[in-house]
Amino acid sequence: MNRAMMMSAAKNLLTRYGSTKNNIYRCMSTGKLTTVDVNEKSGVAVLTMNRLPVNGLNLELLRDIRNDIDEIEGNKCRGLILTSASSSVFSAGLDIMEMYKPNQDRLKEFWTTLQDTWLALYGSSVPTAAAINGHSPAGGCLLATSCEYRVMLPKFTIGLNETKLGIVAPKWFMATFCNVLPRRVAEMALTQGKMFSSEEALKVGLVDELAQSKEEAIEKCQQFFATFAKTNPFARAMTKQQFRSKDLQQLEDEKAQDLEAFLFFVNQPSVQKGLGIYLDSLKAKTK
Ligand SMILES: CCCCCCCCCC/C=C\CC(=O)SCCNC(=O)CCNC(=O)[C@H](O)C(C)(C)COP(=O)(O)OP(=O)(O)OC[C@H]1O[C@@H](n2cnc3c(N)ncnc32)[C@H](O)[C@@H]1OP(=O)(O)O
Repeated sequence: MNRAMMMSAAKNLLTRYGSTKNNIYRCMSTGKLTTVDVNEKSGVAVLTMNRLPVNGLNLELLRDIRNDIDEIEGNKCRGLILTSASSSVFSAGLDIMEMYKPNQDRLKEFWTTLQDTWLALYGSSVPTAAAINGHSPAGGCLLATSCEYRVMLPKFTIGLNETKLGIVAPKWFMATFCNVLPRRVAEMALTQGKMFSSEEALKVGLVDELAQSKEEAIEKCQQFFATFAKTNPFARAMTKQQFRSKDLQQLEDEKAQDLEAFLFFVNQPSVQKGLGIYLDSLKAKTK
């Protein structure tokens, strides 16, 4: 983060926290594929992804998540908990249909919106946590690891499985993973495309706690936010943003090249073939 960005972030934070210490605001859901519910007492917003069956991250869902994050930030919420309306899938990651035989304009819009959603979530000044109430592969894992804290239900899986699909996780996916896991564990898992069970994820630190139900997971996320009760929100947010600034700045600087690399990669005939085979294998499972 350069000096100008830092000053602007500081100004936003001062505006937000300067005069509103004791007020609680109600956030409203902006999208059709998400809902946002705010606990009026705690001021914590629960952002629920609701694109069933698997919360595949298509352009519209990403837009809704992005707009919700902006609204939660703007409405001075005290925390953001990301979760899913499904009882078995947090998010299946990027909707492969967005990348398979794509319309090129939409493909650009899709990737740019993913970049912006990540910048907003990873760099959010509001405390963030994920209540992971289902499987969370690839892009689903990216969303969860972009948050500051993770509580997961047992018997699901989470990880960046891109190498198993014949694709390469972009640098910022890897940076997000490395912000959570020890470097050695992250490199092994990334190269293997490893999906961790909930129990394994807890052991390596990919998630912070397990919970037996979604309600308990949300409660544990709220308890995490309570650990900031005696901190200054401005100092907290600036510390988080400075801690993450290298990763954020790198994508800000390389956004155009990252988009170009994505478009080039996705449009390779061999990648299209691989995506088609993978989609068929997913569909065959349900027959
Ligand atoms: C040098 C640098 C260059 C940079 C290049 C960049 C390259 C791109 C990088 C892209 C990065 C990230 C990639 C992703 O996020 S790709 C998505 C990866 N996701 C997965 O592999 C998960 C696949 N899904 C599953 O494993 C399972 O669905 C599940 C999540 C475990 C849930 O299982 P389930 O039994 O509950 O549901 P299931 O019957 O499998 O699915 C129901 C229907 O949903 C369809 N579906 C599932 N996942 C996806 C998906 N990700 N995209 C699209 N569609 C999906 C599935 O086919 C079923 O459909 P239908 O009902 O049969 O029609």
